Amino acid sequence: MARNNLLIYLMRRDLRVSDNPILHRLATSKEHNFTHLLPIYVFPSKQIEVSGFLPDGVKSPYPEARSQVGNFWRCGPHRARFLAQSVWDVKQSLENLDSGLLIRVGSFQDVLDSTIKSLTKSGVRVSAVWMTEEHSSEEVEEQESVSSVCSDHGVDFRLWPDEKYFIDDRDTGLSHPRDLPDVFTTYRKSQEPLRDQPRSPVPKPKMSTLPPLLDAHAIPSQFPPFVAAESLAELEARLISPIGTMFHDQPSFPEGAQSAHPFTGGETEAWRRLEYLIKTGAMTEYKTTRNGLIGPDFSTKLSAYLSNGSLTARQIHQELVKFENGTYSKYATAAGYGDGENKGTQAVRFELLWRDYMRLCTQKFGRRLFRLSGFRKTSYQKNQKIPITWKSGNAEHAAADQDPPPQRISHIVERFLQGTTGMGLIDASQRELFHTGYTSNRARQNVASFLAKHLYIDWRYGAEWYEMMLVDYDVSSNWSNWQYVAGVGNDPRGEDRIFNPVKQSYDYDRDGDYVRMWVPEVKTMEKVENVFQVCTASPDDLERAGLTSHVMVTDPIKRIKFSVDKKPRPARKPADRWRLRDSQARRDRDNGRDASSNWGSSDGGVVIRQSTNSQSSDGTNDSGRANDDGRAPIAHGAAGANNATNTNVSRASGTNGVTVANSSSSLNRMRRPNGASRFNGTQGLHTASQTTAMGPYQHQPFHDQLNGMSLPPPGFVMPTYYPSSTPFGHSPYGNSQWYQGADTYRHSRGRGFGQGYRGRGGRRGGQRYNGRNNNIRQDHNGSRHGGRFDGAPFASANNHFYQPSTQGI
Ligand SMILES: Cc1cc2nc3c(=O)[nH]c(=O)nc-3n(C[C@H](O)[C@H](O)[C@H](O)COP(=O)(O)OP(=O)(O)OC[C@H]3O[C@@H](n4cnc5c(N)ncnc54)[C@H](O)[C@@H]3O)c2cc1C
Repeated sequence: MARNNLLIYLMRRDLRVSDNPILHRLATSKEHNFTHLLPIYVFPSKQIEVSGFLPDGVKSPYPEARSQVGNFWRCGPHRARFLAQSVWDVKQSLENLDSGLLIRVGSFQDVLDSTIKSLTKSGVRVSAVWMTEEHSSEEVEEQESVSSVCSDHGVDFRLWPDEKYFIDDRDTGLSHPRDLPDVFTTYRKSQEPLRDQPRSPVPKPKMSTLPPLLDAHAIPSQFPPFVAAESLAELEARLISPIGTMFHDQPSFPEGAQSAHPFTGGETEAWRRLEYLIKTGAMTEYKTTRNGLIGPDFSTKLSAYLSNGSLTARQIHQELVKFENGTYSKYATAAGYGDGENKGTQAVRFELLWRDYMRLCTQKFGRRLFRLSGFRKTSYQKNQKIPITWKSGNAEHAAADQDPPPQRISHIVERFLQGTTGMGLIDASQRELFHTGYTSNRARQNVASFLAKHLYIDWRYGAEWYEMMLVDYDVSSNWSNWQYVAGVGNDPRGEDRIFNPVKQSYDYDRDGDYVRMWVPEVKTMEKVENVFQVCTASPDDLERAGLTSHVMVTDPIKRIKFSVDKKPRPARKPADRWRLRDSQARRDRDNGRDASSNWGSSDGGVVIRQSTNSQSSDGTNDSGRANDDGRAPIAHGAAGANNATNTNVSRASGTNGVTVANSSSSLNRMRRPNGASRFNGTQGLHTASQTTAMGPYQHQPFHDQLNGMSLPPPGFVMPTYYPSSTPFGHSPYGNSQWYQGADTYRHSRGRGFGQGYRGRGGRRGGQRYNGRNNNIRQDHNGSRHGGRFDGAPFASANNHFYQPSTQGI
């Protein structure tokens, strides 16, 4: 080979060919003088177990890639697979550009050293090594080791700025990372308007514009004793094979459960996903759906692509801008095309800024990211100025008088990881994570809070477990979020923010569909409170479910006293939803008298009744007769049936201590001869459901008029729902709930619809199906979740057609 100038590009979390500044520079500038390019990806032995690349019987020169506190594998099977796919995808993309990618395992230092030596032997002159800069401590060490190998060999070394921020860290106005505000909101305000800030992505190199790859014979092989994988399947297998089983009693994938993250890694898939989200309107709906728990489309699921650098935040921004500005015909069919920034796209930007903020925290706090006491110096127990003594399962780290002792904590941690605590939401999330590598942000918050703030256990067990299990693991996002929730990070409310997983279940998984899906043991439980905490079930119910001697019942890790009708008022936001506008109404309500007050902005007030005064809890008495002006009752009751009737407007009965609200008599012809509507107290906004007749499943929609929200626009026609081909199981009823949001109509769960989860009394349709591709609309409560309908005819790939009804409002 003729004398040459080779550039080695060590790829890390920049696994893409578009918006890749290094490739862009190489493709567009000739000043670099490189005659050849050799891209290399290294699976670093410290962060991912590489012993699967050894021939049988050969011992690895590296220690196992295990975590420090819990001794877990650093990278579990889901992420290993996703990462392998991402690496393979960029390899193919580079090959399509007449280049290529070497895939190697080992430490950066060893890979680079052996590569340079081998190339030098073949007469190839390595003139420089480039890589993208990362700020987390291990990655900084990698950079330092690469730099030192380069200087040993007299090779130039250059670190390129990491351009994966939404707002580039050079544009934030911060002169030093230490100037980053400790409160996110302060930072956000300093960057607004967010839409104006991001830099433009750089284009993908054109064909044959990159310096050519070396001749095949000059390409160094994987240094021994490791062997290289020849195919994606082999790569995945070699990465996953050493991991083995994680629990003695490895749970099997629950029948009928659905992964929220059924995606393949890589830049190609990242783009498919991004375009899909925009084209289907999922981005536009993001703000209302993001707290969902079931199905792929309640949030973007772009995190894993962002973590590997298959996609950049500014690329997402740019696509949103094209949609908002109406400049890309591919998105033209999506609602909101050309209408500027909307609440959904704005909310996505907001989350991307959170991601930036976590990354900037890594720059600011360095190794403190991994410290038990976090970014703060001390963390306290709630309302007490007593520093938390974190409990450990390791006798060496535990306080001498730790109660319970380390052995018991170790057992508790195992049950927490395995998802057998007896706390439904926590267990469901942990099992979902175990089976799929993903769990929602809502669930993550609860899981982290449970470990740190209910159990006071060293939160790093959880963070390390997430590192292993999450398909989207990102060092900054993971550790900063764990700190945040554990109360040792940058949450200004610190120790005072505690998620009550039972209340959160009522708020976000009202019928327990999510818990039932992932914790099949409780699937047949009738009462949702038992689904959320199985230890609350009666002996008879436990017996029926075969759970009498299940560890979740005999030894629940935590019991939380909670009753749906006596839910504590949340510290924040009640006013948004429950505010009784006039003080007399408030007094009346507090006194348990009929309290008529305007809940809405204009005509549809409600009457709120307290159970003590207005009804019995045995389900036999009617109560809550509303005023004749069309204001309807809400009956709050103790557990037991409520029966709230408004002769003019509605009649309702329930079995769950709660009930019914309606706001505008003209809208409501609701009858509920049986079944309960749930009313999520302080968090839930309202509930409405209705019996439908057999046959065409005509819905008589129920409307709530909510505080600060407007009625449907004039002329809006309510859709009617009726099945297409799929039978509705054996429930003769379909019901649905309608929420009127600020300007959209959201449809929530309906029994009898959808794929359905088996529950008592028939199929439980916990989800919505929207549009062409089975987008699942999340069960929701309150005004914040749910699918969006614009009243336009609109077909679902599953069971329904949504069509304008002839029923006007
Ligand atoms: C304890 C805990 C651990 C977490 N660990 C990780 C992690 O390892 N990797 C990771 O990417 N996210 C992590 N998150 C943040 C968040 O849960 C995920 O980013 C989100 O659930 C990913 O799903 P999505 O892409 O559908 O998010 P979306 O809701 O669609 O959000 C869009 C994007 O914004 C970013 N984002 C959203 N929320 C956050 C957040 N709170 N912090 C930082 N970025 C955010 C993500 O890149 C995400 O892809 C963690 C959160 C908690 C509470």
